[in-house]
Amino acid sequence: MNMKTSVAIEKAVPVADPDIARTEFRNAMARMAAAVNIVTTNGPAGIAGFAATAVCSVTDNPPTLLVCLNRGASVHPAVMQNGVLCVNVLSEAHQDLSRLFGGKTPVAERFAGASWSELSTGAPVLEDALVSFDCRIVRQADGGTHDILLCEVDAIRQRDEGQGLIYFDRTYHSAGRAE
Ligand SMILES: NC(=O)c1ccc[n+]([C@@H]2O[C@H](COP(=O)([O-])OP(=O)(O)OC[C@H]3O[C@@H](n4cnc5c(N)ncnc54)[C@H](O)[C@@H]3O)[C@@H](O)[C@H]2O)c1
Ligand SMILES: Cc1cc2c(cc1C)N(C[C@H](O)[C@H](O)[C@H](O)COP(=O)(O)O)c1[nH]c(=O)[nH]c(=O)c1N2
Repeated sequence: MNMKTSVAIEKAVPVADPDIARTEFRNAMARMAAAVNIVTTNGPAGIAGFAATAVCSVTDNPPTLLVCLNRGASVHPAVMQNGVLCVNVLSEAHQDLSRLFGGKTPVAERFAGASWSELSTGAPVLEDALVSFDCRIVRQADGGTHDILLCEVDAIRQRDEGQGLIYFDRTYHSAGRAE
C-alpha cells in the first residue's frame, strides 16, 4: 500500500513551542470528520447559540451528552447561567446556518436564520434538525480553554429523513451512505 503519512508530534520528542503543537493539533483534528450541531440555550441569562463539533455520547443510563464550550465564546455566560442547552444535530441543508452560528454574528441575526420551537427546558429547538437533544447541565469539568459540560437529556425529538452535515478538512460535506 502506498500511503503518504507524516509524524508531526512524537511522544519521545516534546514540542518546545506550544504554538507549533497547537497548529499541528488543529491540522490533525481537521482530518477527524465530525457531525455539526447548533447548541442553543435560553433562560434568565438570555438566548444564545453556537456551532459545535465537540459533542459526543457519554452514557445511555441516564442518557447523557458531553459538550465542550470555549470559555472565551460570547455564548459562554448565557449557557453556564441558564444551566440548560439543546443540541440540534444539523442536516446537509444547514451549511449556511452553521456559518451563521460559527462566530462573530450578533445573536438576533443567528436565530433569524431558521425556525425554532421548544421542548422541555426552554432552549431553542431547531424545527428541521435531524435530532434535538434537550438537556440540563448536571456537571462540568475544567478543560483548560474549554468547559466540559455533562448534559442529561430531558427530551428528544427526531425525524427520519435527511442526511447529516459533516465537517472535514475545514469544509462541509454530506453524510450520504457509503456503498
Ligand atoms: N472545539 C472547538 O472549540 C472548535 C471546533 C471546531 C472549530 N472551532 C473554531 O471554528 C473556527 C474554524 O475552525 P476550522 O476547523 O475551520 O479551522 P481550525 O484550524 O481553527 O481548526 C481545525 C480543527 O481543530 C479543532 N479545534 C479548532 N479550534 C479548537 C480549539 N480552540 N480547541 C479545541 N479544538 C479546536 C477542531 O476539531 C477543528 O475542526 C476556529 O475559530 C476554531 O477555533 C472550534
Ligand atoms: C464547524 C464549527 C465547529 C465548532 C465551532 C465553529 C465551527 C465553525 N466552534 C466555535 C463556535 O461556534 C464560535 O465560533 C466561537 O465560540 C466564537 O463565537 P463568538 O463569536 O464568541 O460568539 C466551537 N466552539 C466550541 O466552544 N466548541 C465546539 O465544539 C465548536 N465547534
